[in-house]
Amino acid sequence: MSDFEIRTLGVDEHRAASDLFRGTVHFPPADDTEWERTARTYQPGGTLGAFGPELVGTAKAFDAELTVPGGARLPMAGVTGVGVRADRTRRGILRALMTAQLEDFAGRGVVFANLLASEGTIYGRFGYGLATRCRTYSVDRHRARLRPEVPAGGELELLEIDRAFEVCPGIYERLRRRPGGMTRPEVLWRLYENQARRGTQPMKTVVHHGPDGPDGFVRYFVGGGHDQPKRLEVTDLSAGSPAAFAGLWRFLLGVDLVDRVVAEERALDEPIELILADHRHATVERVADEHWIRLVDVPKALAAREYGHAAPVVLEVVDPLLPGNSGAYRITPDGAERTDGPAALRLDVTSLAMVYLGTWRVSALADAGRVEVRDPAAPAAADALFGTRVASWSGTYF
Ligand SMILES: CC(=O)SCCNC(=O)CCNC(=O)[C@H](O)C(C)(C)COP(=O)(O)OP(=O)(O)OC[C@H]1O[C@@H](n2cnc3c(N)ncnc32)[C@H](O)[C@@H]1OP(=O)(O)O
Repeated sequence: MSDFEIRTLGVDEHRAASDLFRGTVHFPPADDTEWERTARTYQPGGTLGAFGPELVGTAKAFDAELTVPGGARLPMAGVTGVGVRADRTRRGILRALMTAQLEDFAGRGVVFANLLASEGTIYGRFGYGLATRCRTYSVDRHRARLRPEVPAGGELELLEIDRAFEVCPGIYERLRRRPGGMTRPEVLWRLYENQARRGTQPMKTVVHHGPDGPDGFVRYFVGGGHDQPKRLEVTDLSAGSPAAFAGLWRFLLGVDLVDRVVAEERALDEPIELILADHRHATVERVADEHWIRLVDVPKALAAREYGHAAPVVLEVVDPLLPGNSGAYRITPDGAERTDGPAALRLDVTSLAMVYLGTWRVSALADAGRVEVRDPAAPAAADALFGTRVASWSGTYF
């Protein structure tokens, strides 16, 4: 029997959960000013606590929608603020929190759970798979030039912080998203506002106006000391068209007293090199994990996305934590459904999450021993079925 109890926290307990979580990631508790803003990043009823008997562990969640290949948007829960007090780790508290959270999601029709992981080895055991990746690149502002055929882009408008957080949520909501993209509920905009107001460097926002109104924005700040190179750090850039993307980059490359423009955690195939006269003026600083996803409702998730053209493949999915998901699914260019037929491939729900948005190829997972192959023709067919036209990417930090 465990010596702790898991329950949903009341709003009046959120500050204790925040202090606890901050302690686990080596941050001090929020002061009153910081807490006033942080409180708004908690969705009421969305945070679990583990008590033993006092609060010793917590996990936070908020509701949003995830875009899947083909454009359908399905209910997802964003999971964050997970921590267990250092003197109570490795006794199953995280497992109990994750299990309770997934049961709650499943019970109220959430199809996906998403998170950004602090370490690469924690969440696979709970069915989360690394589903999108990103790259941080920087551009030498003094040398980079846009190619002459790159669209000029529209009018640009520099906004101060209050106005930025009034207008950006509406613009973001209207833009088409890649697979892996998600809606940003109020709690996330409050998180970004909190980060912007807390920062020592002023956060700037520039909106791009296209032919039909605002269709993109970039949020950034400029860092670097007196004797150091000045880096303009792009923390959020959303563009609804190639012209908006080019227009925003034309602006960024024109900001005075900046040496490098650094774009954090962008889609792997974002075409920065293609709009520059010399692609070598853009340098990849790192490629990293972005979102881990958990298919909470496998039948709904598989049925919701579009597939490429290839021979049908039957997958056998194994999900020990949510066993209702286990079973065989026939994937065809027209959709996916449960079947009694024999499976050509067998994989766990974690590996399914890795291939669901097309980020990893089924055949690569098979080569690595993570997918069991019963029909040698199946991996190539599954690659074509699950592949996506553009790289899946969220672009939303939490
Ligand atoms: C989405 C986010 O919020 S990411 C932020 C996550 N939080 C942090 O990194 C803060 C610092 N770390 C912690 O608070 C804790 O160590 C946690 C939350 C990572 C783990 O909590 P614990 O209560 O110790 O985990 P628990 O005892 O339930 O372990 C469950 C399993 O995960 C494994 N595990 C737990 N932590 C880790 C870790 N850091 N690395 C690798 N494996 C781990 C355990 O060994 C156990 O394995 P098993 O299933 O084979 O038995």
